[in-house]
Amino acid sequence: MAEVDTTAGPVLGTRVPDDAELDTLRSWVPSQRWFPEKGTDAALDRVAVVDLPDPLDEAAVRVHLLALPSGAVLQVPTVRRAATGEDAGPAARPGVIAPLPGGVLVDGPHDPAFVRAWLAAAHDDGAAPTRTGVTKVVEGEQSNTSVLLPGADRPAILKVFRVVTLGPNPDVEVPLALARAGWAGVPRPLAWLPGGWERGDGSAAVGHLGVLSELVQGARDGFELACDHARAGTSFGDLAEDLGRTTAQMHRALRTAIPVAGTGHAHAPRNETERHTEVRRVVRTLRERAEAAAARVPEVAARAEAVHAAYDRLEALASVPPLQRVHGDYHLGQVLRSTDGDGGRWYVLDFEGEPQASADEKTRPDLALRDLAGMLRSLDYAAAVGEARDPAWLGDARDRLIAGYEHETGGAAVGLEVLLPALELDKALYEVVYESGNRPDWLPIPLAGVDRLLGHAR
Ligand SMILES: Nc1ncnc2c1ncn2[C@@H]1O[C@H](COP(=O)(O)OP(=O)(O)O)[C@@H](O)[C@H]1O
Ligand SMILES: O=P(O)(O)O[C@H]1O[C@H](CO)[C@@H](O[C@H]2O[C@H](CO)[C@@H](O)[C@H](O)[C@H]2O)[C@H](O)[C@H]1O
Repeated sequence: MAEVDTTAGPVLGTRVPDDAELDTLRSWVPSQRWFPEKGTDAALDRVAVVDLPDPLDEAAVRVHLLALPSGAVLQVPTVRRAATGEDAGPAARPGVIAPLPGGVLVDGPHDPAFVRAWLAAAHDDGAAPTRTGVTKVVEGEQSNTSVLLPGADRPAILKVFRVVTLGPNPDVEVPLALARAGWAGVPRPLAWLPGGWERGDGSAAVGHLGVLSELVQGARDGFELACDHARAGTSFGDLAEDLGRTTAQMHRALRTAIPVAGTGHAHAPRNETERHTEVRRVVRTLRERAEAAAARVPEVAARAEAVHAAYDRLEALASVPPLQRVHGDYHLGQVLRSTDGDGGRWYVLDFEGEPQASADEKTRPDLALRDLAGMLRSLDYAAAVGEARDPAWLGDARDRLIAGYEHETGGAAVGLEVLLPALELDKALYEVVYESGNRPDWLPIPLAGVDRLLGHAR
């Protein structure tokens, strides 16, 4: 995909005997927001430690790679530094994991020594900053940990992947490919850090540890922005329409930047048998995902029959649009609205796909309309969380999103009537599973969406 191999030249980890630092991390890691297997009694096995030299030689910077029983590899950067007066009181420096004799152990992203050591070790496109300036960890609900570098000579944000994906991470490769293809709707990756280690069976593993991207100045999170409009009762229509256009542009840029193997002429007519096979494959995937959701959540199981009945309508489709590379976990929290300098526009983030999806699912060609369906669901969340009083708020935002998408595709978007509601239902079922595991208080939001979509489908 990328013109250069971004996993080449990794920083190498070595096996290190268990020590007191590992004991400390074993009790600290499971309580962190980004810990992916909450509620489990996780036995963490350290597979490697990468030492990152601090250019100022002020502190010891290490990256611990810790394997979970599931095989997932977690990244925990730490900084050991001598204690200063700042570390003495109870309001110690942010991110302190534990005191050490004569010093402190700090969660790497909270310490400038980690950021400068990371930058010194990373590979870049010739546009990376050389000075970090003041650094600050992004607060809030994140699966990863991001650090702002607003005062760097090129303002940037560093995303530290907490779960290290084996092989190239789509969140490095996809934005890089899109930016190199000339699409300006994605913050440009400026530098990336591949890491390598040896598995238990002696084979070599490699994965990206993080990516530094251009900072979108004065950006607002799309979900917060939409909730604010819902709460105030002000129309989100113009912004939704622009988001629909941006979404169609993203799909066009993905087709150019990451063509799907074997479909170089994806828009060429396929014969009838091939078209039927594709339709059946799409419907089978939807049914399998619904079954998996029903097996995990009783509220989905109770609706399984109605869900399958809704999917029955798809069996009669003559064709589905060609599959292509998609975003995969597209929602309002994955888009930023800039307010400074460029007149206000949308930027798309986070091309990692759904957190629970397998590596194969994350990169598999899919229906572009799946992303549009994700954004429709997200408008529903914004209306619910922002407590929009007028039901027309949501209807307007939905219509304008679709109108912007259709307009940008020149009317070439196929499947809006039958396929799009089915994909929205699929996403709402995914959300029911997601909320039941992460935010049970929010479960009524996607459940109401499922019921509405089932009502429409009957
Ligand atoms: N290029 C950027 N410019 C400005 N802010 C950003 C940028 N990338 C991410 N952010 C901020 O960091 C937050 C987390 O980023 P995201 O990629 O969604 O991380 P995660 O994978 O942990 O959810 C976003 O909600 C946004 O507020
Ligand atoms: O951003 P992530 O890749 O971690 O995505 C996961 O978490 C999201 C929540 O943070 C979740 O999104 C759901 O809630 C959003 C509001 O918080 C809403 O805008 C989305 O439409 C809804 O799906 C996402 O599904 C999950 O994969």
